[in-house]
Amino acid sequence: MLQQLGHVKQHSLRGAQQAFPSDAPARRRASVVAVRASVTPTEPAPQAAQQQPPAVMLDDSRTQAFMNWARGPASIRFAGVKPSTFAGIRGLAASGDIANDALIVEVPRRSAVVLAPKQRNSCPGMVNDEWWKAAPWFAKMGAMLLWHKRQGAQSPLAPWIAQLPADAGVPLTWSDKQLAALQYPYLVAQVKEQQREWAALYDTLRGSGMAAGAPPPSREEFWWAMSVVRSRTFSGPYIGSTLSDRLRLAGLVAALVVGNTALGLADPAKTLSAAIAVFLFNVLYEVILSRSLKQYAICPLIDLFNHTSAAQSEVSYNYFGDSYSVVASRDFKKGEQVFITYGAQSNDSLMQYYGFAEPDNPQDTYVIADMARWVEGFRPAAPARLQALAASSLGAACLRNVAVQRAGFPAEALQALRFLLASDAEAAAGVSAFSKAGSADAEAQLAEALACVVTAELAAAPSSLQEDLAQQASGSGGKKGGAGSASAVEAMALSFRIEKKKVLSAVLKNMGG
Ligand SMILES: C[S@@+](CC[C@H](N)C(=O)[O-])C[C@H]1O[C@@H](n2cnc3c(N)ncnc32)[C@H](O)[C@@H]1O
Repeated sequence: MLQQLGHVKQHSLRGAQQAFPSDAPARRRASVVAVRASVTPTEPAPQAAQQQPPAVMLDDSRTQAFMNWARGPASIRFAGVKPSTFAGIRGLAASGDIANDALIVEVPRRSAVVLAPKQRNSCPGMVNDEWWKAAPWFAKMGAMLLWHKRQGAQSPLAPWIAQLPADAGVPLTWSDKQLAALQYPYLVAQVKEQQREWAALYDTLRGSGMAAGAPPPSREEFWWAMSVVRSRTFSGPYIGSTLSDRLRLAGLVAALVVGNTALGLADPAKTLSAAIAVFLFNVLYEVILSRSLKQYAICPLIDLFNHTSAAQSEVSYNYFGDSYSVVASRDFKKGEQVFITYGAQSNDSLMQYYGFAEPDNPQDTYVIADMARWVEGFRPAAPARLQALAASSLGAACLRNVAVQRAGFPAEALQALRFLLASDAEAAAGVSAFSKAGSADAEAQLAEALACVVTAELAAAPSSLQEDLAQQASGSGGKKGGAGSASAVEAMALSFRIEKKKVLSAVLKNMGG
């Protein structure tokens, strides 16, 4: 039976990628301006239910065992959804009509894999304390996952572990040739960096991080665990104590007041004021702490929801129930796939950490790794001006990793380009004088330069958008095999580069090109 959550305070959790700006430097630049004043929205409305692929219910023995465990020992409350596949991708389908605001899934914290700030080594039989202290959050959670896996049937999470995907299908494990098919230097560089970082994490674990007597996992196992973590974890504010912890604290404080008063040790009024002050301080301290500290959670069953940026539902921590939940943000018809949002994510981060690209993703960007390279082509005097830019407060970095959205370029890149394109007399005013739109002529010149950059970036790709679309339509871009299979990788790279080229084409269109 579906239940309403009422007015309980919820703390939203986002796809864990959101928590780490360093994972997505492109998205840090919030201010993006359109090149021309009037920009027509290009985003389509959310997919209508009838356009979605039909749900095929999953009733294999692993899924059944998992659902029995969820209903039974894990005490996961759910109604109205069932694991299904949609065009081969597993997700959750509405098993009946679901009303807006209905509680769809609620997972008690004890049935989730949770990492709190400063959490002590949760798998001392697997890794030692030194490694645990130094490891990043996803490596710790990966170690916890492997520890549960090693427990086999003894793990309280065994039925959940057994149905996790064998391959996360992310580019981390792709060959150079497969990465090159993305036709996108920025993401290739990000993945290479991730490979180096994860290789180092594994070497440290193997070299000195294992608990005494524990055999190290293989590199494949460790990378699998961390990939599973990064594609299924949500992060959000950390609430230090649960409701029952706070009630216990209130009980203790009350007992001290009563004891003090009964023994005549202090003035009852003063004791009561002091007790209230202690209690309030404790609660306030935690509220303040919760703003700066993060918790990470993988919640069985909730981790079967797929993402769409059109969805409003997200994972929330329910303080009063000490649980994680998802509530419907609209009505769903029976058989429809119920999506949630993993947060505002570009296809770069969806591809790197989740292994897919969302078609027409409104959050998508195209990161031009080195814009100065193109500028030199149409501004022969650029080298001297580039040096002046590098010495300014904007710095040369504003032309590196420039995240272009469909609506246009970031304000800093526009400012830098106005400065680079200006006459020597105008440029003498310094970079700061170019933060706002200039004369109509200057802006027309800027628009032309931007169009040149975008066109050059498109032309540098080995195939055009039209060729890619034709390849996709003909089905020669790889058929859907299992995640990680050569054909699935090829299809994924093709769909990704199509989306990237669509972003650049939309930029050109919005500039009137
Ligand atoms: C939290 S899990 C969701 C459940 C997952 N599909 C499964 O079978 O376990 C996240 C993974 O689901 C897949 N996924 C999520 N949303 C998707 C989407 N819109 N299109 C394709 N795959 C998606 C990706 O493989 C991603 O790494």
